[in-house]
Amino acid sequence: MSFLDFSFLDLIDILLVAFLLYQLYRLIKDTVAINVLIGVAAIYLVWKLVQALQMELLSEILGQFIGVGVIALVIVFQQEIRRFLLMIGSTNFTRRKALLRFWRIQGDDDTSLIDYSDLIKACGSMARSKIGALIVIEGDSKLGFYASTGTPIGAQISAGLLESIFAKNSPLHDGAVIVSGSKIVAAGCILPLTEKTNLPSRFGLRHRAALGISEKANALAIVVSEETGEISVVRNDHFQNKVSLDELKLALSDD
Ligand SMILES: Nc1ncnc2c1ncn2[C@@H]1O[C@H](COP(=O)(O)OP(=O)(O)OP(=O)(O)O)[C@@H](O)[C@H]1O
Repeated sequence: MSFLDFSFLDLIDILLVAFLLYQLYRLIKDTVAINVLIGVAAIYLVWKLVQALQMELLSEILGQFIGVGVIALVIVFQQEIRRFLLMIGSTNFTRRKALLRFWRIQGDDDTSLIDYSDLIKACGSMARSKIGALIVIEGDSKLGFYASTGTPIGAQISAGLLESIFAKNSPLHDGAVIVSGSKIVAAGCILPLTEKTNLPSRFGLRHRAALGISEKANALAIVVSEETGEISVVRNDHFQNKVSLDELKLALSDD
């Protein structure tokens, strides 16, 4: 095929590959996986170079390595592939919801109709008294697995209940509360920790768990810091720090 055969479809092909590569880079840029990817790319380039230089032995060895490399990559990048597929599956989540809301064909679990005022009130009160808390609001990916690591609650959201769960001497204060719709599903849940290496040092396990769940599932995590009393909201892998109660309300209504 000559250069002149370059068609509109080829352009789309290139743009799609560029987009997918960019999304892949965004997913792994702050994790150790980026170093693995650089390593793999380096081996691939060396292989192509030794092939061009007709260095038979080295080219054969690297060729064999690259041959099984795909399987090795799937194993090494298991987490990232999962996140990538999750992201593709839910990229249009917010827009889809807005559309459904517009046409009013959403079911009972329309989070825009849920009254989160008690949850916001509890966050405000815990922030003022510097009580650490981690609350995860379920999005369109179910959090049943993570809820099963804690103690089932199954009660309507109430400020008093949330505050007593996170009270320092409560047996359930360690771990996360998982909320689905207008219900507190479970407390004391163990969440996956992010593997990101570039987080500020003041972010300990609570913040790492909030980021971890937002990487693995379409969920919104709210952190009240025990150290500073600050509220953070984490969604789609992104931290919003020092959130006011009004901003929290806005984040919850977007969800
Ligand atoms: N994997 C996890 N899943 C859910 N909660 C966790 C997890 N690991 C730790 N936590 C919670 O985080 C608490 C420890 O928080 P840590 O002080 O390390 O966090 P932090 O991010 O510095 O927050 P703070 O600003 O509140 O101190 C634990 O008591 C526990 O409740």
